[in-house]
Amino acid sequence: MFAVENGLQGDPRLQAISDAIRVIPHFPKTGIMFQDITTLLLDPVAFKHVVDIFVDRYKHMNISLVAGVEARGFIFGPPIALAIGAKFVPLRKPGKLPGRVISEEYELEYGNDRLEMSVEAVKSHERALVIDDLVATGGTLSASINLLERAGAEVVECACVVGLPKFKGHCKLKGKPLYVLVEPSQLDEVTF
Ligand SMILES: O=P(O)(O)OC[C@H]1O[C@H](OP(=O)(O)OP(=O)(O)O)[C@H](O)[C@@H]1O
Ligand SMILES: Nc1ncnc2[nH]cnc12
Repeated sequence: MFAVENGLQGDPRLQAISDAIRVIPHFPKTGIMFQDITTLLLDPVAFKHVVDIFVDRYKHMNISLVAGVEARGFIFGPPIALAIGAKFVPLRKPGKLPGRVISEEYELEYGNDRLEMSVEAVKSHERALVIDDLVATGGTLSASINLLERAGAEVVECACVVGLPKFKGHCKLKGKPLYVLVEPSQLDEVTF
């Protein structure tokens, strides 16, 4: 784990979170060092640290909407939304949401994809937070920001448990702040 500039330097919870994330080389494709947060979910202490840190950061920011990105943003987003008294809006892969949706295409570290959001879920000028497990290229968060802004929301920040700094994902976020808890050590980030 590297020190991340998140205002939590020296906080032992970050080491516990980092230690609970398993790194799987060459998954789902050769060359990808997969940061597996499912092992973090098996550790209720570390999982709670993640939720507590985000809740402490966002509880007084007047956020009324937490948007979570399918699939892993659906794990971290809802407990944070409930704790800060905000609604949860799922940003879904194509064809999953009924009703009127808007859609944004984006590029991934390993492929292309599209995200959709229910238009009715968002009121104009709502203050929104985007949650996902991980930021790599920033394509997913960028599509999420676009969806929310097209619906009239103000995106206050994007928050992820893991950041992969070599992809410079923050550069794609239209100047929106990115808050990350941990970054893997160089060895765990290398692609082959
Ligand atoms: O910063 P980016 O390069 O856009 O990559 C980050 C995204 O990639 C992963 O999801 P993935 O698309 O693999 O979907 P999944 O959660 O359904 O496995 C991850 O959970 C993020 O959503
Ligand atoms: N290296 C990685 N590990 C886990 N999820 C990812 N999504 C994009 N890149 C990833």
